[in-house]
Amino acid sequence: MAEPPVIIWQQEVESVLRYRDLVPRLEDALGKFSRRDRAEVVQPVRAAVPLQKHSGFMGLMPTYMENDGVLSTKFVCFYKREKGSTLPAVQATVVLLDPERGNVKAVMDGEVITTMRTAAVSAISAKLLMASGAEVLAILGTGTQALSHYNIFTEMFSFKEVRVWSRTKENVERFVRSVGGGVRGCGSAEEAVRGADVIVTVTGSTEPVLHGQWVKAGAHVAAVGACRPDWRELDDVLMKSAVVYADSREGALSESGDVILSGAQVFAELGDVINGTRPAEREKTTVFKSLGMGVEDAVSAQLVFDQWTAKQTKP
Ligand SMILES: NC(=O)C1=CN([C@@H]2O[C@H](COP(=O)(O)OP(=O)(O)OC[C@H]3O[C@@H](n4cnc5c(N)ncnc54)[C@H](O)[C@@H]3O)[C@@H](O)[C@H]2O)C=CC1
Ligand SMILES: O=C(O)C1=NCCCC1
Repeated sequence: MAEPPVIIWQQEVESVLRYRDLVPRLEDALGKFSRRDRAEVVQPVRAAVPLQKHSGFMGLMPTYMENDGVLSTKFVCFYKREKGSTLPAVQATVVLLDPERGNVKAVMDGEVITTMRTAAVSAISAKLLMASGAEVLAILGTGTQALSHYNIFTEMFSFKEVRVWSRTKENVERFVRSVGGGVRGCGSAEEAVRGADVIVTVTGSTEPVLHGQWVKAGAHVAAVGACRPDWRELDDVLMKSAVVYADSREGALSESGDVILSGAQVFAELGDVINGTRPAEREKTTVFKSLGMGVEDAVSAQLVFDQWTAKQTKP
């Protein structure tokens, strides 16, 4: 009989997961995904079950990495929240299984994993696609993802200026306080992004919050919100003038309103750039459309499991 699963909850995930370990694993996973070799990664497009009464979705994200012996699935519920709602926008759990026997090895909190791996993949997009000498970072949104993006972007890069915008002045002020100052709070999205070299959109908006006419030529945009086919964060002007990258081409074509409704072409996946099969158009305006992938959760969960197990066996 198999051992019962271990439960690894939020504080423990937080205590073992570090960006410096996560980033190389994610780069490797993105490259493997884009090779479309079924011995490396099997990852169908996320199944999304509508939770109509609650304006949300439950996403199921199964992944198998045969060569690496990793089998997992994430359950993620995400919601369109009304202004002033105190309910969370995203809740997630990751289940890690033994691929040979099929038993569950671990059930772990998926919120920290989702928060950190999403920000880490955006940072990888910036590393690959932003112009050299980028100085100004703008973040639209001030929630969970805004903070994780702030943390990794300032850890990995040396921006001279960081700007942030949100719908309310209170949210902007709270965010600026939470990171200990050093960030310029802006009164409008336009003020935040004019002249910025890198722009991160991490809002719950379903309408464009970023307009192409504000975006400096050659800027890099990491677009993280709007993960349904009829939701938008970016307008048509930006989508049609930029070189568009995605984590998954199939994911973007079935889930991204910014891609589907603008009719923009997906030029490449991040993994293609990592594999050297498609170019990084650093000198052009680039958009990385992030939808989130099961393979990112799989390698993150395996990393958490390995670190957590090593911690248990230490004297
Ligand atoms: N691509 C991916 O892998 C992932 C994407 N997401 C998405 O990223 C987005 C942010 O997620 P969290 O930070 O966890 O949510 P959150 O609720 O913590 O923060 C959302 C932010 O967006 C702002 N916002 C909401 N509606 C807006 C509107 N209409 N216009 C302008 N701003 C608005 C809120 O005031 C808040 O600052 C969500 O759309 C979420 O679904 C989340 C996790 C992973
Ligand atoms: O990949 C994920 O996890 C999510 N993607 C889009 C919506 C929220 C969670």
